[in-house]
This record gives sequence, C-alpha cells and structure tokens, in this order.
Amino acid sequence: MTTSSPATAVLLTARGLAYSRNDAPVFGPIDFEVGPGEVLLVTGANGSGKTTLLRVVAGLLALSEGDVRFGGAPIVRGMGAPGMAFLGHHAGHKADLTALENLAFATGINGQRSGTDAETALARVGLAGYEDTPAGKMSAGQRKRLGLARLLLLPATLWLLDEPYANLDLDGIDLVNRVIGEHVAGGAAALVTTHGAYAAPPVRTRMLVLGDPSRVPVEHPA
Ligand SMILES: Nc1ncnc2c1ncn2[C@@H]1O[C@H](COP(=O)(O)OP(=O)(O)OP(=O)(O)O)[C@@H](O)[C@H]1O
Repeated sequence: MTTSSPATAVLLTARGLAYSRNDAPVFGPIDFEVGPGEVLLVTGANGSGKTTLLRVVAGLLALSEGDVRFGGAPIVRGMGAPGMAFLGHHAGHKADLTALENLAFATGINGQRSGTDAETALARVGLAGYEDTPAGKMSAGQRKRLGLARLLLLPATLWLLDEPYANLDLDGIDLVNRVIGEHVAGGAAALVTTHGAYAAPPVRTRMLVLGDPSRVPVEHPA
C-alpha cells in the first residue's frame, strides 16, 4: 500500500541533486528526504563528495543539477537558511576568544535556543572548567566538543554535521550520538557524514551512500 505523507512531514528534500566541478561529476544525481525526528547518515569513500554535499545543502556551494529544499524553500548558494546549523571539519572558532566568548559570539549572530545557557552547554559536552580557555589552546577533541556546545545553543532545526565523530575519544563519540538523539527527539533532524560504524544515534536513521570516485574519468596528459 502506498501512503502519502503531508508536506510538513519532510524537512529536507533533494531531487536529482548533482554537483560537478569543472564538468567532472563529484556526486549525483541523488534523491533523499529527511523528516522530523530523523538522521540521514551520509557515507562513502574518501573523495566521494560527502563534505561537498553538506556544503551544497548549507548553501555554501551552488548545485549543478536538480533541486534541494529546506522546509519547502529552495536552498540557494550564499543565502544561509534560518533554522540550519553547520558544524564542519574545522569548527570555525575564534582562536583568541575563550569558550564562553566564542559561544556568545555565535549566539549574538544566530540567536539562542530558549531554556539553556552557555555554561550548561559547556558542561553538557564535558567542558566544565574550560569556560575561560581560549579555543586556540584547546585540543582538537576539545574544539570539536566546543562546536557541539555551540550547536546545543543555536535555535536550529536541521544540523549539518561533517565528520562530527572525528578527533573524539569513545566518550566523545557516545556524546555525539546522545546529543543527536536528543536533538531529533523534539522533531528536529540532522545530516551526518561519517566513515564509522560508531555513528549510531539512537533515532530513526536513513542511509545515503555516495559513489566511488573511481567512476569519475581522470584526464591524463598525452
Ligand atoms: N576546494 C576544492 N577544490 C577542488 N576540488 C575539491 C575541493 N574540495 C574537494 N574537492 C574534490 O571534490 C571531491 C569530493 O571531496 P569531498 O571533500 O566532498 O569528499 P569526502 O567524501 O568528504 O571525502 P573525505 O571522506 O576524504 O572527507 C574530491 O575529489 C576532492 O578532491
């Protein structure tokens, strides 16, 4: 039996989405949907286009073909969509600012989720005691945790997480799974790129496997 979902049941929709660089395909065309309470896990070999896909969805790169929509509205390069939060390989902290100052800077621009505060978010990610530590003096894993604290504070419905498990210890990997689970439990969603089987948020999860980059023709000089 086929059931049709109401339009409001889908947060993110991609149809025939493809990205090419200098006419060479990086990924696609692909179709996917992410609804409230769901995670889309994007996997694939190195170079298969996982980060590129996230950057297209974030509006940082222009798609080459197809259509991608957030809440029914087309995503356009250069137009940050309210309601999305992006955590990249490099979390984008200001090295000279302390953990608390970085969070204040982010919420000053993006607004803050109600019912929480920066100290609570830092404690949640295991950074209690690091409030006054400059981001530039943190380890890679601590900077990743500070990025998670930022996500906890921002009023975003869709999290775009590029390799959120990288640089984290086992407790940190478990933390990522738990905060994703709590985030989507309230009807939010996340796109998560990963290589690892440890990506196991305790929520309804869809899988998207991007293709092998070896299918992309490589031109060699004669
Ligand atoms: N700024 C760039 N300029 C040119 N080519 C790029 C750039 N960024 C990525 N690429 C190329 O685009 C392709 C996809 O890269 P992307 O980083 O999206 O892959 P990925 O699946 O995230 O890889 P990984 O698993 O190694 O992180 C690769 O062939 C890569 O070399």
